[in-house]
Amino acid sequence: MSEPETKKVFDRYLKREVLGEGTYGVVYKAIDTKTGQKVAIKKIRIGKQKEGVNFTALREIKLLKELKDSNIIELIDAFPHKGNLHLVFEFMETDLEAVIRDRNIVLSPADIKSYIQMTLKGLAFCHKKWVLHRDMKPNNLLIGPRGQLKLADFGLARLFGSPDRRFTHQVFARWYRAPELLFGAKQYGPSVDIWAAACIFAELLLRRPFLQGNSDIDQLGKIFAAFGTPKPSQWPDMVYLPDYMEYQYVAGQPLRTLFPMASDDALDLLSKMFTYDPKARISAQQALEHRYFSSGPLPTEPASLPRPAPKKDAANPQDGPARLSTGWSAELNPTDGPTVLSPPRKSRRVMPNRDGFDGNPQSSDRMDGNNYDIRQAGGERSEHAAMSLDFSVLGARPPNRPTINSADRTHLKRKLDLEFIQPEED
Ligand SMILES: Nc1ncnc2c1ncn2[C@@H]1O[C@H](COP(=O)(O)OP(=O)(O)OP(=O)(O)O)[C@@H](O)[C@H]1O
Repeated sequence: MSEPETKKVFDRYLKREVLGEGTYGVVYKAIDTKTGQKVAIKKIRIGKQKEGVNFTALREIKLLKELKDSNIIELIDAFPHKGNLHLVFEFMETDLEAVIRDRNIVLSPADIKSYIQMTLKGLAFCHKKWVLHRDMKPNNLLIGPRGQLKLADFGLARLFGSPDRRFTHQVFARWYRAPELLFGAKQYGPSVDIWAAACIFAELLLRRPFLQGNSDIDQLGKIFAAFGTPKPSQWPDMVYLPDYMEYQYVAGQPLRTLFPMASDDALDLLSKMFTYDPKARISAQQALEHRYFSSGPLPTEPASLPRPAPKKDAANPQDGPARLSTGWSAELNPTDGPTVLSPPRKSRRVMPNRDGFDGNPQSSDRMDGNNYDIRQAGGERSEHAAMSLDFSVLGARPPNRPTINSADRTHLKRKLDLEFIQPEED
């Protein structure tokens, strides 16, 4: 790291320690000298672009800056510098993954209700504005000093492309993917976030990730083993999805068996959030109006929610993502997959592995007697499908997209209210 970089980030932000490294790059703690507040700066690698940052990206960022709600992390500022885009967010103390994993924390039904209500409120707000999250998972649900839960990374999947699931810390995101995405849907909507929220709801109830697939095929197998293989009558569009494969029929398990401690209202809402057909899946707003939230016990006030001690101030990015260090996540190594013997394709029938439905990610690689390499049969397949929807505005760009040259900068600075710093040579 160069000397000036460790001191001041472009006058306004005083850079402090590294908080961690995620899909898009390193995150730093910093002090906003304008407000005196702590902030988190996400430095996103965009490479050197002589012509400047793409206009479409900046327009999207401007939209994200306007996405203000008490359950959404505020994007305070954004600026490109030295081949990186810096996104400045309000600073948060911890996240929902840390809450779920902390064995010293007891989560009452009212606490779970509160966390899931705040999640749905954040989703409802963004969905109303036609913004999808697409990468919901417990470590993207950040928690502030007064217990308020806020959704982080909204819109980033669309802006910067689907995260590359080949990276170790990305394999967990599969566990929250909706079945239509796993079947390669190219057109999808807010219902993908609802499925993910249902997985998070389930995780709060079970205190472990609910459906831990180790490939996309295995993920669908886990889903079907839990809820039953969907019949076309249940989800008519399923058979037309690009990566659709016929799975052997298995009956679902009663939700009461899967979640023995949950109330009837919680199970009813869960079943509506876990509906296979995305068109029939409950919306965030409808979910908030479900009787689960009005019947007792009422949701705990955010300030009274149990939460872990704030994260240590310093973190070493060399250590890799925190979740690999302990608990269930260390069990899953994406390179441990068996080898592909035949390319899995549409005509093949797949057996949901009921035996493997035990929450143990290592126990269910086997599918239909064949072995499949999870690197091939897994994430990459549908990741590419999902990416085809993305405009990868900051990476390899399609032709004819307008970019910002130096003449545009003054105008755009005024128009977009973004701070521009001329990219420098390293
Ligand atoms: N607004 C924030 N306030 C405080 N810490 C943050 C904030 N945003 C991110 N962090 C922390 O920075 C680290 C990296 O975050 P980032 O969101 O880039 O990746 P991640 O959540 O660990 O993984 P992924 O990229 O898969 O979502 C994490 O430890 C995260 O908790």
